[in-house]
Amino acid sequence: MTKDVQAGKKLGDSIRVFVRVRPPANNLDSSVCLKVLSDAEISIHQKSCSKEFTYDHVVDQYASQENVFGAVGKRIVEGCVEGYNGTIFAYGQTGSGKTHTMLGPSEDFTNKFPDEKHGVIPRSLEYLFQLIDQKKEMHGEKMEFLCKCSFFEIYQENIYDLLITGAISALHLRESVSRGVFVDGVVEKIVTSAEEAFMVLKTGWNNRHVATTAMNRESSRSHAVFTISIEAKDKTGGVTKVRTSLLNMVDLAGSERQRDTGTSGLRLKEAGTINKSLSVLGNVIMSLVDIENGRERHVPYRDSKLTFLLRDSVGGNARTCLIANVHPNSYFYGETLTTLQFAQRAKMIKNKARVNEDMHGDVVALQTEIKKLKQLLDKSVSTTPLQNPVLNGKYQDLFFDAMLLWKRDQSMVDELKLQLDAKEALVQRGNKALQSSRMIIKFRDSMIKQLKGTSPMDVDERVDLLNSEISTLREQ
Ligand SMILES: Nc1ncnc2c1ncn2[C@@H]1O[C@H](COP(=O)(O)OP(=O)(O)OP(=O)(O)O)[C@@H](O)[C@H]1O
Repeated sequence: MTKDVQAGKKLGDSIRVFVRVRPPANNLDSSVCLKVLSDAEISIHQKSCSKEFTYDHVVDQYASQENVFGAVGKRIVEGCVEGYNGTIFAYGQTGSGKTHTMLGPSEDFTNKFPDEKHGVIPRSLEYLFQLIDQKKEMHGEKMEFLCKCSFFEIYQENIYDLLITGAISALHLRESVSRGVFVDGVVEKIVTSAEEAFMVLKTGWNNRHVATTAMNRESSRSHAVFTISIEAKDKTGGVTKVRTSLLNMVDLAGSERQRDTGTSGLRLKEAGTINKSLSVLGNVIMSLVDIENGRERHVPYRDSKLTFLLRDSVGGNARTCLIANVHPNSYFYGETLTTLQFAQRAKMIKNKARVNEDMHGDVVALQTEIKKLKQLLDKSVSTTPLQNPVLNGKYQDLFFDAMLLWKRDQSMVDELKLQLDAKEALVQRGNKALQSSRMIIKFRDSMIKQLKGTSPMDVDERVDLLNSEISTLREQ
C-alpha cells in the first residue's frame, strides 16, 4: 500500500499538507535550521532547542518539479475530471520558492511547453488534458468537455484581471446559489488543449509583471489565482449527466511579518493589507480547527477577499493541498517556524468534497426515463432496490441518481419552509406586541383625560409620569 493511500484512509478529506525546503541562499550565513528526517517528518532547530513536525509529505532541496507535482497535484487533477473541486495553495515567506513551485523558475519562464523546469500549474494543465483525452478516447462523442481559464490577482483587497492588459479597475465578488462565490466579469478563456491553457497562463503572468512595474508594486505582495473550470457532459442513455468542477491554483503573497518589510508608506500599507488577508486565512483555519474540536465558532470567511472567494477550499466542498515553502537558512528561523506551525494547523481541517453533478435531457428523453423509472418503481414496491434484480446495473444507478436529486430538492424545500415559518412567527409576534402597546396607550390617554377633569395639584405629577410612559411605549 502506498503512503498516499494510507494517508487518505487515515485523514479522509483533510487538507493535505506538503512541505518543500528550497536550496539555502548563497548570500546568507551558511548555517541551516531545518533537517528533513523522512518523507513525512522535518525538524527545526535553534541552538540546543529542536522541534519536530509531521506532514503528509516533506521534500528537500533536491526534489524535482515532477516529484512535487506527483505528490501534490495528480490526485487533485484526477478528482477534477470526476467532478470534485480542487485547490492547491503555495504558502511561505517571500523568496521561499512559492512561484518556483507553482510556475517554475520565474527568471527562466520560457514559451517551451512542456518543460521539465515547469511547476505545479503548467504540469496540472498538461495532466488534465491527458486525462480528458483518455476519457474522450474511451467514450467517443458521448463525452464532451468544456474548459475555461481565468487568471487574476488580489492586491490590497482589490481584484485585478490578469487577462486584460493594464487592467486598472477592480472586479467584485458575487455570490449565487448556482455558482457559489465568483468574480463578477472576470475574463474566462475557453481552452481546448494544454498548450492553449498554458498560453493563457503565460499571458496573465506577463501582464502581472507589466502591472507590477507600471504601478510600482511588488508581485510578492499580491495573491495570484489561476482557475480552470471543467464541465464534463456524459450523454449516455438519452440523459445527460453534467459534472462541473473548479481547479484553483494559488500563489499566495509572501507571509513575512511587517517588521521585516522594513518600509513605510505604500509598502507598509501593502504589508498591512497582505497581513490582513493572510491573517484572516489564519483565523479561518483556527476557527475550523476549533470546530473540529467540538467548539462553536463563527468562521470569518467574509473578512477578506481571498478567504471569501476560496471558502470551499478551506473546510468546504473541495479537495485541497497546501504547499508550505520554507527557507533552510537559520537567518529565517522565526518565519520558518511560523510557516511550519501554520501548516500544522491547516492539516487538521476536514473538507467535505463531493461530486458536483446535475442531470439534463431533452423533454422526450427525460419523460421516457421517468416512465421507465416509474415502471421499475412499481415493480419494486415489495422489495428494496438492492434486492430487486430488475434494478441492477444501469437502471439501479439511474434510480439512485434520481432519488438523490429528489432528496436534495426535498431537503431544500423543507429548509425554505422552516425559514418561512420562523419569519411568519416573527411577524405575528411583532403584530401582537404592536396591538397591546396601542391598547395600553389608549387606556392611559383616557385616564389622563379623567384626571385632568378633576384637576387637583398632585394629579399633575401623575400626568407627567403617564406622559413619559406613553412616549416610551410609542418609541417601542
Ligand atoms: N526548490 C528550488 N530549487 C531551486 N531554486 C529554487 C527553489 N525554490 C526557489 N528557488 C529559487 O529561489 C528564488 C526565489 O524563489 P521564488 O521567486 O519562487 O520565491 P517566492 O516565494 O515566490 O517569492 P515571492 O513571494 O517574492 O514571489 C528564485 O530564484 C527561485 O528560482
